[in-house]
Amino acid sequence: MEVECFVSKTLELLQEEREAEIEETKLWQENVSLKDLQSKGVCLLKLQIGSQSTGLYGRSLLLLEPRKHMGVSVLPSNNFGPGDIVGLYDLDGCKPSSQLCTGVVTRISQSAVTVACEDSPDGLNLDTDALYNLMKLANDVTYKRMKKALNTLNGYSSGPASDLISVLFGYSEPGSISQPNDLSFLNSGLDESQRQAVSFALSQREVAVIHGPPGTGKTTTVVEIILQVVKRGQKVLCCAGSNVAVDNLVERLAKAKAKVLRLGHPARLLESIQKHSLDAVLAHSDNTNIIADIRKDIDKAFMGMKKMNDKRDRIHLKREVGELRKELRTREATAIAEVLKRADVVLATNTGANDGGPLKNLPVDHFDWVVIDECAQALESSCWIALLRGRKCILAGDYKQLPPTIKSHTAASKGLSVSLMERLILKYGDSVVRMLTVQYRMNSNIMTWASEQMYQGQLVAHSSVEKHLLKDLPGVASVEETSTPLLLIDTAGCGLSEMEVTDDQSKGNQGEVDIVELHIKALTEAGVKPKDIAVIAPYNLQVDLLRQRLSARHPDLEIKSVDGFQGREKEAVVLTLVRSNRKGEIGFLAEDRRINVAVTRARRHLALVCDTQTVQTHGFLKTLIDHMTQHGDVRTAFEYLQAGEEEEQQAQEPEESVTGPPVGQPAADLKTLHLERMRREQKKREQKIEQEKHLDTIRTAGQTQTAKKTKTKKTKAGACEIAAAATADADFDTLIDAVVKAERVCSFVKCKTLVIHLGQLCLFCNRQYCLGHHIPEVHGCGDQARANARMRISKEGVLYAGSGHKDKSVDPNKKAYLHRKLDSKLKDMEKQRKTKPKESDNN
Ligand SMILES: Nc1ncnc2c1ncn2[C@@H]1O[C@H](COP(=O)(O)OP(=O)(O)OP(=O)(O)O)[C@@H](O)[C@H]1O
Ligand SMILES: [Zn+2]
Ligand SMILES: [Zn+2]
Repeated sequence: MEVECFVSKTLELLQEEREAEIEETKLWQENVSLKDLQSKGVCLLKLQIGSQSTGLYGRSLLLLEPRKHMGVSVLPSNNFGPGDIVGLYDLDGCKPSSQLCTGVVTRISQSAVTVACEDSPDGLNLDTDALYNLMKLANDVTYKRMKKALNTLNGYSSGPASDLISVLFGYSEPGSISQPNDLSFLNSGLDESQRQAVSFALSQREVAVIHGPPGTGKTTTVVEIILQVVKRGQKVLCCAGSNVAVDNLVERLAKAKAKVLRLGHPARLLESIQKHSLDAVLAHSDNTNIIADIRKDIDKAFMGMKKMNDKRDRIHLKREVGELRKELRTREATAIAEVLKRADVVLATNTGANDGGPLKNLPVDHFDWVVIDECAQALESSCWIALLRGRKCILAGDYKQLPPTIKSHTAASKGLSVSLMERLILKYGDSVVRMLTVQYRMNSNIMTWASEQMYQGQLVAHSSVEKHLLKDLPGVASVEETSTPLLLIDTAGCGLSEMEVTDDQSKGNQGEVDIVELHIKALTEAGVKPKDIAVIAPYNLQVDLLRQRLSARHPDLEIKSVDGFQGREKEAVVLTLVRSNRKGEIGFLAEDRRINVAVTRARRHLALVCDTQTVQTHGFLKTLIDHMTQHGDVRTAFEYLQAGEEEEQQAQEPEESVTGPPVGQPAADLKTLHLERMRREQKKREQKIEQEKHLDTIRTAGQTQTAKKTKTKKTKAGACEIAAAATADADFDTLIDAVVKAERVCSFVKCKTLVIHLGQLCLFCNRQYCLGHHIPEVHGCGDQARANARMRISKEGVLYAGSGHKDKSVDPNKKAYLHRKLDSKLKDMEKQRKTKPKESDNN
């Protein structure tokens, strides 16, 4: 009953999803001009037929190129990829009526696209001089394969997968088999959680789920499991949803000397693993020469047929081609079966494991294990294509990351998006799952939030990454931005509202784009390479806006939606949440897993640009804001906008004015006013603090710990450290230090401003200051700041020497000028100070 229910419900939902997809394509076809379709990347117009040949399985391969005589021989940028289903149309357009045939893209380069025609091309009379349009079609093949698998599942009576099906649908409980205790691991570097996952997987009778949170070495673990299985002489079918994930596994398994075979169009595979592809291996098999000869004969007959005028001759040749094709197919089948049987591990995408492809040449019970990686990102139906071939299965993935993309909202809400992994965990709980808990990616400050919110606080950062920061990377200078793992740039109250657009799916925020730009500038100026930075936005419109702004200057900077980064990592992640409105509407930011994925891509640095007022209305996002506020640096976007304006003004000044006297500038005036106000306020506070301190000293007198101990402490001081510091008397600075660290107030003498929300860390003394005191010159780090500025100037001088076009904003002269100006403006302030804070011994 369970199976029948599942199958009928899923078939229905798949149909709904398929219709949603077709609807979208139809809308495009009817309402969007061909030119627009081409600029969307889903259409290639006016192509010529470069050549026609016979590929594997006797399919006709068409090579299509841009018109040569126009002098253009490069295809426009497009979204075509190997495996895409496409339609070939005559020049009337891309309407169903003008469709000539459908096919699969097998190869795409800058200058040509190759299509393997699905329909028999014999009847096609393609003209080598004519022009054709090519259009991507909603992928029917995947649906057909999933439907077929579901129907097979429904009618499954006996076969290798009987026990597995029974367990996965709850007819029987999962079992285990005893394993020798002396399991010897092939990879001696596995951590304890990985070892446990491996032994667990080997001892499960039908099913084991490996839950691998971000960066925990899921692939490392899966590879060890497969190698152990192979060592026991068993055969494995290994699948994943994406070609990239499959290739990754092929690479790792091949490195470990496993006999692997990769199914799929070779064009789709990474260069380095093409040698493991079925086609490459076949090319070296004994049958190759005969097969090649037959193919040549077919091509020859085919060419001849075109030139022939006599109808009878044509019919005769056509029959001959048919015979040759049949011969070719049987030869190929034998060769393929041989090659497949020799492999220990056969790898394919989930849908590539269908039994219409090469696997049809194997007996149904050939495989012992089916391993599915990235299982939480796949439709359960697509998993069943491979699962029907196994006795046991291992499912690896992370169901706390994004589920499969589904176009139909109703289908998703009715359960199509629930992955097999998730379903099993709901059914059997932890008894079928082992979670990997040591993560090798994130600085622990980045990790802790995800761990607590998504993984029951079970993640541990490996010592190799626990404390790593951007400044530890070679060539990266130690500045504020590269020394903090978490930076929250809060746009609340800064008037950076999201754009008013009617479309709910696309949201943009120019203000946040500005901030991101400034932060990217700071990071790259400090030496962080653009290729090590990810800019992530949840909305496509924002992604476009960011690309327009940043891609020309930083071609290596990856700017993508959250979904585009799943499975990846970067040293630094800059995340803009976009939403900023009075109503506190956050739309699909409310998908917790999306935020989890975005945050956990970061290795050393996460910068979050958002309007905390808007996004905090969502409980989950609030936990992130709270975490970053508590464990990271917080700035207000106001600082950036002001600084940006100033720099712009500096840049606009004529070169000569560098030496001239500073003329009155609004921004500078603002700053002076601001500082003056801070000074007045400080006076009031000074009196108040003086009293409090007096009280404090009386209260804590009599304690015995020495102050020195506290002085060298790096961690946040608690109440007793304040006490300890106080008793030892004299050391006024130590006392201030302790108070400051405990209460998170500004470190400037006698300033009591809270810095939890608007603090700035001084890089030179490593203390947190309020906005009135964060400038090094104000609180006593002036000398060091000047030295650092000189260092940066000389560095940038080298960097930009002779390059022809200087980036105005980093002009060293102007930087120096700004510093000089600050120096003079702040001289008074410096005199004001009574005690100079102790300079920290670190850094
Ligand atoms: N036991 C280990 N000791 C040291 N490093 C490890 C260990 N396991 C995994 N790693 C490292 O962690 C990183 C991620 O590992 P791996 O490639 O296996 O995971 P993945 O499956 O690709 O990623 P994820 O864990 O995010 O799913 C790699 O750099 C790998 O070298
Ligand atoms: Zn300082
Ligand atoms: Zn202050």
